[in-house]
Amino acid sequence: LTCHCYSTSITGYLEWVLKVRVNTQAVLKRAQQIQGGKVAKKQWQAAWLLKAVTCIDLTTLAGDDTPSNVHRLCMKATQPIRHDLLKSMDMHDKGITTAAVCVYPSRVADAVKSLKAANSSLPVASVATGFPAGQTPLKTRLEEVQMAVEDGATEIDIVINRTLALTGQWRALYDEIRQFREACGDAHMKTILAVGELGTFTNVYKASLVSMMAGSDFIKTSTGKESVNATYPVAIVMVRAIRDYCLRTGYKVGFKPAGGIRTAQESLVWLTLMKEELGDEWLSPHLFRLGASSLLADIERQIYHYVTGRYPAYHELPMA
Ligand SMILES: O=C[C@H](O)COP(=O)(O)O
Repeated sequence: LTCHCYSTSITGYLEWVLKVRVNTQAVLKRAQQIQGGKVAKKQWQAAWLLKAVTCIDLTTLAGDDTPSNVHRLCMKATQPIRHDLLKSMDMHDKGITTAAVCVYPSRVADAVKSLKAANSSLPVASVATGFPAGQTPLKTRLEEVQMAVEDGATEIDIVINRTLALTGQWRALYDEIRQFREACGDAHMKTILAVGELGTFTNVYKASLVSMMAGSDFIKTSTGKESVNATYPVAIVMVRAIRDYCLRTGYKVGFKPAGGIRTAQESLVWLTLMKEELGDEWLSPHLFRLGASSLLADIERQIYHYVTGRYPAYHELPMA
């Protein structure tokens, strides 16, 4: 058995992965440096915030989602920043959109319909595989992926089986993710580790490598539904795994922090982390996404302030 992008025996590589131990103190120290360090200088911040916008998977994952709030989300994704603000920044003709919209499988058809009606080619991403817990039968999880793809999702955010990770069944986890990979077909697969439930940084590192070996296009921190979601220390572990995997295989895997990312300032820290840890290539939507339901509102607010010198009243950014 070989993994799709790494032409050596998966067993040998897996054995190496299982021996890895993460140095917790070193990870925490690096995360502190990133969090407390410098982000883009003031005069560049608005441009960086626009860059962050283009990397957002604009998300709604709520029990009360309806065709109309999904439609609203899609319209916001196609025009995330008010036209006059972009014009003031000379960015109105740059076609700025978010990277994708992200919804539950049952809402994919609604999102595809809304985007088609708006003449937009923005990708629709869907969470699947028993999101967020992943505790449904494998057959059901696979069918869910297929259904979302059939309805028009071109990106699938799967959740890993935490039971397999926590009981050290890494080979079984690999096999399961391979099946999701096949079910995705041509759709991009982002693999959610649910890091808040993995217990240790070593488990996060192992789960990252197993997910990449099984063919993930992205690894993603969290569902947004765990009590601990995207943190900088965990991100350091994951991006180092991406770097290690790239050095060994030449294959570039993307990174998606998600869950609890709400402020423009945080988005600047995430961009800085990517730039410093993986380089400029990981600053674009094909290798970096921010999974967030409410981040865009704060970014738009900060851009409004940059352009006008004051913060907007609520009604001035009506769709935020
Ligand atoms: O994948 C995206 C997350 O579910 C979004 O989480 P959030 O609602 O905390 O931004």
